[in-house]
Amino acid sequence: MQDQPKIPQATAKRLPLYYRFLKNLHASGKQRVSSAELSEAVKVDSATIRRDFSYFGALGKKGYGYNVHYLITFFRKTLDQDELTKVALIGVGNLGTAFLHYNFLKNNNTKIEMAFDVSNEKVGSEIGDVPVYHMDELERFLEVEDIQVAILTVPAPVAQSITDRLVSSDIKGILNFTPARLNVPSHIRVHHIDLAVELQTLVYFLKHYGAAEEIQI
Ligand SMILES: NC(=O)c1ccc[n+]([C@@H]2O[C@H](COP(=O)([O-])OP(=O)(O)OC[C@H]3O[C@@H](n4cnc5c(N)ncnc54)[C@H](O)[C@@H]3O)[C@@H](O)[C@H]2O)c1
Repeated sequence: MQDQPKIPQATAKRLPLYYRFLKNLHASGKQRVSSAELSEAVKVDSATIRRDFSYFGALGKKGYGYNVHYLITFFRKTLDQDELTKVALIGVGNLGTAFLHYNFLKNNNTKIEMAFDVSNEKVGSEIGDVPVYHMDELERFLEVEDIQVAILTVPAPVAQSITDRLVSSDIKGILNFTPARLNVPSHIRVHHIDLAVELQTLVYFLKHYGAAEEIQI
């Protein structure tokens, strides 16, 4: 990863999308793919795909397309798919429970190793094979299991204080599903996912641009 040139963030965000599709292609025995085929499948325009792939040193040949095996090997390395990233989920309510039932490993090498809550009904249980521990044990387990990423699905009012604990525990990244805006030091990365905002954006685009094109991330 270190010896690769830095890829623009917008391109990096599309990598998992490409990777998932290419893995399916590979599994079905396909050895090459054109940017037009890829474009149709992942709904990213082919000029963007060609530009993205040029960052990876993958230069498609006219009339041949891209070598699927080469791309998969590249993506696996770039996305650190050879290494398992362990994740902790905090807040086993409606949203958190749904995530625990979802098998992330199917698509890539991230795994929710453990979950935390304060509710006596949840603590001590296992949901989707993931053990739920009490928040009192947070720091201890994060350290023992070397967890680097946390998903926050707790009520907004407790999000910041939990984040402070995560920061002290050397967590590197937080996927924040709560509406709270989190304050973190600059070496911690927070990605915020808000369904309400996404929906509003969709409705706005439908009104102003129609349904013709998918908005690229
Ligand atoms: N991002 C989105 O698109 C989206 C969608 C729905 C909900 N949400 C947000 O996600 C969060 C969870 O929503 P939900 O519907 O699952 O709520 P929920 O009330 O069903 O679940 C919250 C869970 O957090 C636990 N909890 C409370 N205080 C805690 C603490 N101090 N430490 C650890 N766990 C604690 C509760 O026991 C409960 O199990 C909320 O902040 C909600 O606003 C986001």
